[in-house]
Amino acid sequence: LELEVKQALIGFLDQLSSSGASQLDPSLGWRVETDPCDDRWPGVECDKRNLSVRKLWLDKFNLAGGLHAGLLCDDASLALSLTVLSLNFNNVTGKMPPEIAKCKKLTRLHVDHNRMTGSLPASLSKLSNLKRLEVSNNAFSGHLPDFAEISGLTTFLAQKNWFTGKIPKFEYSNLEVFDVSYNDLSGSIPKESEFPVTSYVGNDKLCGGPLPNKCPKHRISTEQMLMYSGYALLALAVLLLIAFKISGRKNSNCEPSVKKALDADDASTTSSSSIKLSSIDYKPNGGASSVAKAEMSASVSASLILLSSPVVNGLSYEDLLKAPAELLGRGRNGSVYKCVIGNGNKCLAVKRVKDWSISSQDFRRRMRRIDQVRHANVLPVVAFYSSAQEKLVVYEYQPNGSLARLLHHGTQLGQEFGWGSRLGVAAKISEALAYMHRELSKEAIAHSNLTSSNILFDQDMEPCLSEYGLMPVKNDRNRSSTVQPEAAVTKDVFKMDIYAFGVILLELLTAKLMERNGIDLSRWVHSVVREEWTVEVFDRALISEGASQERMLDLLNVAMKCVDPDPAARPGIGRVVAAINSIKEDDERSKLSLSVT
Ligand SMILES: Nc1ncnc2c1ncn2[C@@H]1O[C@H](COP(=O)(O)OP(=O)(O)OP(=O)(O)O)[C@@H](O)[C@H]1O
Repeated sequence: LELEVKQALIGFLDQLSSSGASQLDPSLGWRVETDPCDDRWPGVECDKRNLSVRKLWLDKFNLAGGLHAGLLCDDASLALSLTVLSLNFNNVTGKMPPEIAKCKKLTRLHVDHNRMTGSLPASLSKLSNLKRLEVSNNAFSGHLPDFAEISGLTTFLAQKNWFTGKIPKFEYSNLEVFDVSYNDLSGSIPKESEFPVTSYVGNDKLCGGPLPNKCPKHRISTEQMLMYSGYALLALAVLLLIAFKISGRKNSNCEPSVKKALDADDASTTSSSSIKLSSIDYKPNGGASSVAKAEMSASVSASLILLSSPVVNGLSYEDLLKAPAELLGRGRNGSVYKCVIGNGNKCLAVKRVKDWSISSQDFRRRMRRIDQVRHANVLPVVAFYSSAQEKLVVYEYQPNGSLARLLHHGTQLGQEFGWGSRLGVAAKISEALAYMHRELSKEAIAHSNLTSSNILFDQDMEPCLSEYGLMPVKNDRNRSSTVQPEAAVTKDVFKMDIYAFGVILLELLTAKLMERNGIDLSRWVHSVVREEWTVEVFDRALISEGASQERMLDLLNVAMKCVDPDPAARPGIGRVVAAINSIKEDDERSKLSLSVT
């Protein structure tokens, strides 16, 4: 790398270490005579060709100086290459400098557990690529800046500081984790924010939302009173109309999930364990239905091919188009709609696969072949439709959400997901995958888009693999589902599934969100294990539950083998199943011996 870049990095670290360069731990090995990428400076991650510095992971580096972001971000090439600056668990002091905003490409900025002070600079809101901002456990104060322009922000952690003023604006649509607890914030909790009470506690002047203290009502003038009563009458009329329409429907099987969803919304202040996860998947959205229909009807008419399930007896393509639909989500290979058919009796999930240049004939052949291979933990396709422009695949709607939801939002909904259940999911899914791999080995049909959002829970909370074989597999980064490190691109579609399954195991063990590309979680785990802080990777809930660390380590070992960058070094699915089952047996045996003694 260029000398300026090295000097900028060393200067930055120099300021971060308490007393200047002379005190820098020489074992850190950031020296100008060496190269940060080729010589792998600790904490530095470069791009795959070692041409630029992408990430600085400086957690627990015992840093006790100031964060002089200008030293980093004034360097033009670092400003354009740096995506992660992580300084968690140090003793960094001083303010967050406004120059940090010059590192425009940052997706993660972490300064959790430090001793930083002052207010956050307004320029932070210009970091438009930010996905994760962690400023928690410091002594920051003042008003929080406005984050509404950072549309991709998924995690905002600012708990345990001295922030004052109102909760600022956020773009809530992508925000998944939010915590401003234990500050000195005031005012009302914005209506759009739907986080649990734990995200806000410890702010005595905060009111509304899930908090027990309601916000004081404003006094209203007679004019406003008249206006509001007009609105109230209008709302009443609309409600009556809706109630009238609903009462016209008979025997709706889908209604309970909607009702539960609404109940769950109402009950978000309580930690009721009866809330099903369907509630967070369901988003009442009137507008979505017309979008869905418009999108789905873009195809030319051809017939819907029904498979052997009684669920879709007699269903036609037109019925499907007419059915009320709601967008459940958009993924890498298309969108999924929830459709209600048969007078509200049945709920289907319709996947509209995008950009798949497979011929209609091959698509049909593939769907029929997949249909011939049934496993209790694989969600069968109940119908499909194929024209030159459109490919739709229909499944039964699964009311209990996905593994991703359970892992990342389960606690918020009072859902327990302990070690035994996690091992159970790992065992069942690995067995289902092994069965499918074996049966479809000749045709080389792998899942090819295995993610925790494609593992769904049925009525009985049994996990099932969804969307098996739906993803067009291509050996390039953007299209491959289980995107792996570049070095790992493989022609063996089954080895791609093993990698993806390894990431799922890591998610089960850490309860951490996998980045959409699946790289970050495995890299993070690798780096923690390398530093011998292995136990730190485990989900705290598992530790506090008293799950056996030995068996968690065994499972971690299996996961690490699955995510090996070299596809040839990854185990076959048979070995994975055997290893997981043996861990499960050990676990059950030890429980048994505990209950006997
Ligand atoms: N049969 C189903 N029943 C209930 N929810 C479903 C069903 N199939 C998919 N979903 C949900 O619909 C949403 C969108 O699914 P989709 O597969 O398009 O995207 P994804 O799984 O988030 O991403 P990816 O493209 O990586 O698969 C997800 O939340 C998924 O869990």
